[in-house]
Amino acid sequence: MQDDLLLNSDAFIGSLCDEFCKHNYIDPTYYDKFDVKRGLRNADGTGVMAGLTQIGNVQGYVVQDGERVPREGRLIYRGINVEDLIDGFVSEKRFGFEETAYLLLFGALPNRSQLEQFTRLIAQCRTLPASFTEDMIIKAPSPDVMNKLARSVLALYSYDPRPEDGSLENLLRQSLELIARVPTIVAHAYAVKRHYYDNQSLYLHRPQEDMSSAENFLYSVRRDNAFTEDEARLLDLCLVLHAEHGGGNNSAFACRVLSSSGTDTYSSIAAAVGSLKGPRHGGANKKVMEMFGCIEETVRDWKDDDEIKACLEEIINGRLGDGSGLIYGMGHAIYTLSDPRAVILKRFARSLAAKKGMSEEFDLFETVERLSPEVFLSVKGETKTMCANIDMYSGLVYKMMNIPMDLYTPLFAIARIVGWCAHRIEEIHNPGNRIMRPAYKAVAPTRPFVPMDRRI
Ligand SMILES: CC(=O)SCCNC(=O)CCNC(=O)[C@H](O)C(C)(C)COP(=O)(O)OP(=O)(O)OC[C@H]1O[C@@H](n2cnc3c(N)ncnc32)[C@H](O)[C@@H]1OP(=O)(O)O
Ligand SMILES: O=C([O-])CC(=O)C(=O)O
Repeated sequence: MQDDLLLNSDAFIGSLCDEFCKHNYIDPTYYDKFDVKRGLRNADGTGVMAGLTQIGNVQGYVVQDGERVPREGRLIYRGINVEDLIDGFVSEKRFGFEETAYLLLFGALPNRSQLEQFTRLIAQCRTLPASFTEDMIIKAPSPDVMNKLARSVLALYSYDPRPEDGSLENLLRQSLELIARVPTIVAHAYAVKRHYYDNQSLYLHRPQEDMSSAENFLYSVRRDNAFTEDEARLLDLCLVLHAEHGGGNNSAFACRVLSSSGTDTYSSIAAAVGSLKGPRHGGANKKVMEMFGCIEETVRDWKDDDEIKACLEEIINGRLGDGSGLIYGMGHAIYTLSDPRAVILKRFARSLAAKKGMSEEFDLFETVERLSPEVFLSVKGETKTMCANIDMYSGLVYKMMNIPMDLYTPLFAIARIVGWCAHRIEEIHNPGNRIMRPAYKAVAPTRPFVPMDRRI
């Protein structure tokens, strides 16, 4: 890189930043003045209604007399409570992810033969197009698996004979291929990341047709292909819990926004991957573990509430952790008293921790969950019913399963690809939908053009 490149000059970049700051301040009082729905949220905190969906339903409060009244959270896939769905396939001793994918995509539970055929189809589609790994993953590695995944999804466009065909048949074909291939891309992107960025040996395993999605993933990312039945069942449950979350979550909405423009499947899904990567969305599962790394180093006595509260205060004040001021894993746009997914994952985390001798770490997570609302209130002065979200305990569960941190958010994507595909199809094959085009209030004063020789 050239040293004299202007872009490398701190002074020049500093002067551009000053120029930007001089002209780009927007008075925060304008949001109220012009009734702007910040974050597409109404004044009472409920989301702006942007569409209709039959896919997922997220319930976290009831509105009474114009106020949000907190309640225990419920997550419903195609009318079926996720807890009932899980109880059903667990008690019938089946893997549940393929069945969930079928339900979310088509709108009904599959019968035995439909499930068998669908599972076989997904397993058959796992192999990537010829030379894809060599040309698209190995040749342009990335230190971040989500970044590589987004780029690989976009690259699949070139390998698709009908990338722009928006017919239902074609969208379903593309969806099934993506659901099957995303885990293979993630496994290969991770192997390549380890090789090029962590100086490890490169191993690439071929996807297995006789395995469930959860088993195949564990087989694919482990050097020796080894996994236990319990691990595969737990990962399967995690995939089911992450598969869908309504049309308004940031990544599904991103997918729907792009789909509403009429663009292709790969552009829409790559946008959703980019959204999920964000630390306030799916990227929070990795951030939670980094934050706990910091809490574990800072707090000497993990049983001392006062010491933990002081540490959380430092985090909210942006003086500890990544400086964002966020306690990752806490808070949700819809859930208030509880996120049902976090409740389930916490149960598994507790029993796994007891088996693995990690109960002390689990207890620290639970204490942070308990103390966060109190600390939030004392620092921000806001009473807010705040609960742990799905990202609070998922990383801990993965850690106890020896799944590396690089794969936490990609695992979210491997599951959520199902929801994204279902929302894309619903967005396109629904006669009521229009291109999404909200408004922005322009607040810059108008001014005349100044000729060059009169500018200061
Ligand atoms: C899969 C998922 O996406 S689950 C969410 C994963 N994300 C996280 O865990 C990150 C931490 N949590 C958050 O950032 C938020 O709670 C979100 C993004 C999940 C929800 O955001 P919102 O719906 O905007 O929350 P809400 O409207 O209640 O926030 C109000 C205020 O509380 C703050 N706040 C909310 N959650 C937190 C938190 N965990 N830590 C610190 N401050 C928080 C917001 O920054 C905002 O502050 P401001 O008014 O000074 O800007
Ligand atoms: O619904 C949201 O805003 C975020 C979330 O929990 C998810 O997408 O799983």
